[in-house]
Amino acid sequence: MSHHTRSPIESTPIAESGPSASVGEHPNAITNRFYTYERVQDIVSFIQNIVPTKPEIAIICGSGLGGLAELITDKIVIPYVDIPHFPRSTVVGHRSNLVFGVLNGLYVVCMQGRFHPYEGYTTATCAFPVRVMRMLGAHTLIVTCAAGGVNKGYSVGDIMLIKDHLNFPNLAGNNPLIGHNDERFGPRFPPVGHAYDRQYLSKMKQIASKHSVELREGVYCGLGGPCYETIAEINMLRLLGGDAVGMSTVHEVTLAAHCGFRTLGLALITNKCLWDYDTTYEPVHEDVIRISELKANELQQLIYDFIGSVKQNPT
Ligand SMILES: O=P(O)(O)O[C@@H]1C[C@H](O)[C@@H](CO)O1
Ligand SMILES: Nc1nc2[nH]cnc2c(=O)[nH]1
Repeated sequence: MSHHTRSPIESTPIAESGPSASVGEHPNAITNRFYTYERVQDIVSFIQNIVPTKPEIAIICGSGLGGLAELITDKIVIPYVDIPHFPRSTVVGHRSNLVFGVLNGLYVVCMQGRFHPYEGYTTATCAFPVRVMRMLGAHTLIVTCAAGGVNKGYSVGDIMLIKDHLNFPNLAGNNPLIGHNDERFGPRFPPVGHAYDRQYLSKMKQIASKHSVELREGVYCGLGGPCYETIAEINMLRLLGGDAVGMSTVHEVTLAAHCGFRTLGLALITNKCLWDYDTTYEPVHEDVIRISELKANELQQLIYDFIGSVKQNPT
């Protein structure tokens, strides 16, 4: 008879609450057991004690794009650090405030700084504020991000309307909805084929043409980061139909679709991607921030007008 020596994993005791809390549980399932409906509701009540108004529009600011919050009037700023169980953004170009107030006639809530999986957060943690903003009453989500241009026709400084996405972490089994599903948030098997609202896409195209801004419209590829892509990876993304690449957005939009948000996504092309082995250029975060700040006014004007047009014609 052979002697079986138990490996460290075999020797780890199963958590007292049973095998579902054991070492085998998916990190997103653990996150989702923490951010229960009741806990999200507590966070919402905490915020409502500070902010008397109900936001209609939720905004998530991408890298270097937090200046949008400066346009908000009658502002109430709540630092993430003051909100129970809220993560903090650790990335240059992202502040850590939830900003409430009025933007072009509508009450808004704006995330001035987001969370990324490469910071060490699960995709479920990165996206959970979307539920908070929905439960606060917002029906429309405007998500912005900085991205590399995969499409060879794109130039640095272009603004791309996100018409669809490739969610690579999801394709690899990392979806923020993994774990127990509370139907009060949304259905177990949510469709995401129309995650980016078609009417909002046309609304934004009309606004852009009034300002003579030539918008791109394309597919955003969400990757885990923090590395920028290899040449082979960029060529693969292009082959798969990707137009821009980034490290955020897709898990947020997944939760937004799940809880019934109408979403508009805007990606600012902050850098070219590596296309061939003779290129010496490499993307750097400082350039991403610089281009975002340079183009912020244009993007802000579009968002400002979009909100005005939602006010005039909510459908
Ligand atoms: O938060 P976003 O997606 O705008 O930021 C992008 C992705 C990384 O955080 C960073 C890389 O430069 O920019
Ligand atoms: N993954 C990725 N994220 C970005 N964010 C801004 N630019 C880029 C890029 O080129 N690649």
